[in-house]
Amino acid sequence: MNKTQVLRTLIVETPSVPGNFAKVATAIGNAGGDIGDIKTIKIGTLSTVRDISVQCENLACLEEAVQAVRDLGGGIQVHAVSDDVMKVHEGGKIHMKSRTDVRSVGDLRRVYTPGVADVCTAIQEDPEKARYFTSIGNTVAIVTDGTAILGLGNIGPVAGMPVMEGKSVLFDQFVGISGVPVLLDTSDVDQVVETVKHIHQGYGAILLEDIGSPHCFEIEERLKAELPIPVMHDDQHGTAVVTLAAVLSACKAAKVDPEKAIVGQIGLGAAGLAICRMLMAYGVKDVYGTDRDEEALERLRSYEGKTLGSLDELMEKCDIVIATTGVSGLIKPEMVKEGQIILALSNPHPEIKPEDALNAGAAYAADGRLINNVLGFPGIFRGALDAGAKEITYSMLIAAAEAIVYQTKEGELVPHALDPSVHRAVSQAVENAVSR
Ligand SMILES: NC(=O)C1=CN([C@@H]2O[C@H](COP(=O)(O)OP(=O)(O)OC[C@H]3O[C@@H](n4cnc5c(N)ncnc54)[C@H](O)[C@@H]3O)[C@@H](O)[C@H]2O)C=CC1
Ligand SMILES: CC(=O)C(=O)O
Ligand SMILES: [Mg+2]
Repeated sequence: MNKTQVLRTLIVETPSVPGNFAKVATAIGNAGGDIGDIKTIKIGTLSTVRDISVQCENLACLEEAVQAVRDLGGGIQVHAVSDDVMKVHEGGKIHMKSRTDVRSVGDLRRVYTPGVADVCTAIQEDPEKARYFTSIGNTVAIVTDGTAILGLGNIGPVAGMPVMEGKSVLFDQFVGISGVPVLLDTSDVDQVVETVKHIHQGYGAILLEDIGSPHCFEIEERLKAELPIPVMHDDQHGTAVVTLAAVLSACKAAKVDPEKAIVGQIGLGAAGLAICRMLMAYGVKDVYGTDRDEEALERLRSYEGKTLGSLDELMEKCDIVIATTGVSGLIKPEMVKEGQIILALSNPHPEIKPEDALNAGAAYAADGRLINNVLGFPGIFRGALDAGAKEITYSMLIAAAEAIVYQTKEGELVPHALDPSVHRAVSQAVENAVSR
């Protein structure tokens, strides 16, 4: 989140009279606050207390929203304003826990010495046994050099750690994988490749995260070629899978044959280039890309992709527009064409807010909160690990995208990431694609 955007929880007490909460919501909305989760903490005969999560553009807007609620009077009170985002990060979001209790001497001898030595010997004799007798097969290294943390840029791996911990939380809660952040203090391709090669034995797979372009391309290609376990750069392929799914659902809703859709990609870095390649591999014939960097354009052309010289030209030509530039507000409402589909995927701030794109005439619009690689990477890695796959292939990725489309309700672009059936469906589709 950049410094100009704030997310807070207001603890609000209202007299238990119907309509009071509506007054609070209206006051917050009129001040420019966007309400998220609402949790009822206490319902009494006299009053009700709720935690109301509110997102504002800046602190001044938040203060205005709080004051607007206070000004309602009639017994409505704001008890506190808490910063839940910072609070949830105190002490970090992850913790390695044991899966077995040590309560007796017998436990101690089984879990540790001398018993453990028998397992070591068994693995020494047959290294394949490590898959069954250690956590390696269920553990994924989340590797970053901190050079493209969300759209925040090169802020370094330590500042990027909260993102890596976030991925680890999602791995654990959605598909039961242990995700271990690995922070690299080098971006040199040879050093990154060598380092990951030297540590890979402790992991069942490698997820590369927020490694900037263009060095991310060579790092991934070399690691894929040189390691016997699955390697995937999530910003490239996880994002491409979810975007393909959203494009397919959008085409279904608009009754357009995906192969005939005219799709434009703004930003041809890690995410953008992979999105173009994935759409082209799926059979979409008219995929156009644009970027401010000539080398990025050349890279797309090297994959037989078509490029356009400017953002205006792309906005004018394309029915479906996808943006992954990291530049907040890059797409102006006046550039949006009637009926266009706009996927502005940059985090933490999109190139255009969905509501602004819709007001400007877009038929569908979504941002990176909804169209997010969280819909893909947990199930992709679960499926790959369960199948004992040695790599993640295009057919596994396309199977994942099709599973996401299948899970999408009519009229929506993608399912919700909190729906557990999505991750189950993706992992099964990926596992089946390995065994096909
Ligand atoms: N919603 C999602 O699941 C995901 C969203 N993203 C978001 O996409 C953004 C980019 O991420 P990456 O591809 O990893 O970064 P990157 O740094 O590899 O790529 C960004 C590309 O955008 C281009 N660019 C920047 N400003 C531009 C402009 N004004 N006009 C045209 N091109 C411009 C750059 O030259 C570069 O090629 C980030 O904000 C990130 O949060 C990335 C991955 C997943
Ligand atoms: C979601 C994600 O991976 C990104 O914004 O970089
Ligand atoms: Mg990322």
